[in-house]
Amino acid sequence: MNTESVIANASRLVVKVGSSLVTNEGRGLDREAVAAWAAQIAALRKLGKEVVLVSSGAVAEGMARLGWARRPKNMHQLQAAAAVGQMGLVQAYETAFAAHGLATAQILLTHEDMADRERYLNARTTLYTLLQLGVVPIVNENDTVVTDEIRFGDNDTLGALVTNLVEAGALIILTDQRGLYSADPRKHPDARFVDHATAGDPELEAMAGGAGSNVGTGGMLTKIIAAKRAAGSGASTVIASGREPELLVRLAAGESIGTTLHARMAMWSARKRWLVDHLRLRGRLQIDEGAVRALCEDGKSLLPIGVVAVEGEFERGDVVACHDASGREWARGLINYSSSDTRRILRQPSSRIAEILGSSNEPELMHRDNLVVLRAGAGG
Ligand SMILES: Nc1ncnc2c1ncn2[C@@H]1O[C@H](COP(=O)(O)OP(=O)(O)O)[C@@H](O)[C@H]1O
Ligand SMILES: N[C@@H](CCC(=O)OP(=O)(O)O)C(=O)O
Repeated sequence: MNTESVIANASRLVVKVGSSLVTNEGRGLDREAVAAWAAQIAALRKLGKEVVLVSSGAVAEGMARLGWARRPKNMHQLQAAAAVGQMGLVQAYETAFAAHGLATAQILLTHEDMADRERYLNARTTLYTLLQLGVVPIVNENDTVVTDEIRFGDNDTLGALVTNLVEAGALIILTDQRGLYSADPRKHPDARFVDHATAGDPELEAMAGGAGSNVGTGGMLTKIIAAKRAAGSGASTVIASGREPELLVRLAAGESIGTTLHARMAMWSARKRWLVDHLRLRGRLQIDEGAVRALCEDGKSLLPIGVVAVEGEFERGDVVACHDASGREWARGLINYSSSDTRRILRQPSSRIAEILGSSNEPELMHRDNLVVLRAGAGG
């Protein structure tokens, strides 16, 4: 495996920093570490690389500032802590980058920003504009307005989605471990270190355990799944210790540090990747075997005749999944009819749509140009 070129060859990088690192395991902002990452990112910029920083730590820093020892269970308290902590985070980054003459920008995203095509493209344009202006974007989830049901869940996922959004060449996940071990090293001190693997290899998911610290949320599993998502756009992922001196600069110089999860090649076009990156869908269609074959083997559009059942409520233009009777998702795409209309035309030939609905827009339920076939699963 060619190991040296991953970061050295990438001209645009996403660097994700976890809560326990930024906040010294919840004790409070680690300004020395923040200063060290800023210095390294400034050095990468001098090499001509563009960097987007995805930083966790708002809740952990908010808790420290509010004097809370235990993470609250109450959503509103979590949201309040995030609002307090985010101030500290961006202040620390602004000060650290200003020391190198670099301006910073705060970008707070929600799942809905990524799911809505127009907002997604707006976010992308803003990020590109900031990078062109030489500004370092600092991204986090907009914790104040999201609840458990609609959140990304963890910033490893957000890091991967941002990697795909800005079409970065690589994702670097900085954490409190050297990288991936064959088992959680906190519980299994004899675990074997994995220096290279292929992103998306199912064996990796079995190795990963949950979060190790009180302030981290995802653990290794979300990092492995993030690498699989990023690989969808051809980006490889490096998981490494944020405490390793000069880590980013050494990676850029071609040194092999941490765990590299290699992407094979981009699997989807930008538009199809946006479909794949939807984390929550409004609805699902159960399709029959003939429809699975038509979509997956023959590259055809989905017609109402192949639909057996409709779940959920959705509008024309929403992203909807297609699954078989066993529940396996085979494809997803933009649907041409609302859920109520789809229920009326399922199992019917397209020639009857106008008669049943009173009007007919398209003969297809999902046009092949607007759907993506998921041969190896939906990237997580
Ligand atoms: N196979 C594994 N290899 C390395 N670390 C693992 C593994 N499984 C679980 N972990 C745990 O994942 C933790 C890092 O995840 P997390 O606490 O969410 O950190 P972060 O805040 O950096 O996202 C490590 O401290 C470690 O205890
Ligand atoms: N948006 C949250 C991120 C929480 C999170 O995912 O943390 P981590 O597992 O440390 O990356 C925060 O800033 O507290």
